[in-house]
Amino acid sequence: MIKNDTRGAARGASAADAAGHPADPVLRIEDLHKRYRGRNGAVASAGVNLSVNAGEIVGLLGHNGAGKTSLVNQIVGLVRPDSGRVTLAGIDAIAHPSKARALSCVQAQANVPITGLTPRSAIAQVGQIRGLSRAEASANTDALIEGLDLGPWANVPAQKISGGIARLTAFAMAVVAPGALVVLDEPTNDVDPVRRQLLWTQIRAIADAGSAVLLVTHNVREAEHVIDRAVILDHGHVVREGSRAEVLGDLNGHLVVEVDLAGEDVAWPDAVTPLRNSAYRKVAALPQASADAVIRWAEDRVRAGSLLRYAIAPISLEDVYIDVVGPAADTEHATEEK
Ligand SMILES: Nc1ncnc2c1ncn2[C@@H]1O[C@H](COP(=O)(O)OP(=O)(O)OP(=O)(O)O)[C@@H](O)[C@H]1O
Repeated sequence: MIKNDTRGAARGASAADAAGHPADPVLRIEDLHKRYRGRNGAVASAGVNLSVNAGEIVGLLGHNGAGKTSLVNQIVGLVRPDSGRVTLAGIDAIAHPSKARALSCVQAQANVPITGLTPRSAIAQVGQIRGLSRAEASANTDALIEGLDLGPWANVPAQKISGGIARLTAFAMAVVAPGALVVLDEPTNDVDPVRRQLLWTQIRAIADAGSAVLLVTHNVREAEHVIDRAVILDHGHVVREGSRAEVLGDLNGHLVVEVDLAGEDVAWPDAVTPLRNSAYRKVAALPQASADAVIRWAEDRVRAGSLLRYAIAPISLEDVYIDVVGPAADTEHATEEK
């Protein structure tokens, strides 16, 4: 259990009032615009609106270059927006970036080098830098080391730790003294599947203890079971936002069928909603009630040799995400003139 953090002020600002009405979110972003300088400067934020409440995990999803890291950098004052508002626990974060940084903690996309330290000493030192006593920093460090199964690596010099352990150490350094806002930019990168589950548990615990968590990730299939809301960013625009069920919309509760073509294209049966096609693979959504019919359709075509294989799985936010932003999203639009 993480002790003595900086979330109290924000909890006061964010908790429901006496009448039970939800109070202000910890993080509110309003009509944020950012275009990088230069002749073909990329548009990183094109009127972004977003909020994260205390106790909530919001997943920020989007293709490479969609503007996720730029958004994080604007929240914590590392990049100055062209216009718009960022309010963090009631404070104007653009006018007061150092206050915003004090209220938030960020795991950046790139790990901070900790050469010369061990994971344990690096995590504990950050805890003390962020205002914990030595005993509190040590207790929180122990809890994170245990929770993330970092024990075998805790006292190993940083030069000798693996990429995944370095990533988990960076996570622990970011959350050892959680702020009102916790921003995690790709925390699961390089982390093995078993420790990824431990990591998701830790992230949920941080939100349950009162932080607002903004989670940037490409790992949609795992994240969707942890996040409370998803925000899909595409070329600086929020293109979908809501709970998992809201983002899935009409496809909530559907299954997904994926087929590999043996050669020529094969027409889908009536029951399915096509999602995406390539020369050799097609994916479609189907209502659960049509599963038997679609399996029979697929079995027949595997026997006839027109399909190599098929698979049916529950629908994921990733399926909708790919449908919304396109399978081959690139940054072409990001360089459009204002
Ligand atoms: N410092 C910078 N100067 C100029 N352009 C930049 C800068 N940082 C990012 N960009 C551009 O801004 C756009 C958004 O980039 P950003 O890094 O925010 O995307 P992202 O969604 O985090 O991508 P990824 O998933 O690959 O990390 C891209 O077109 C990128 O090339």
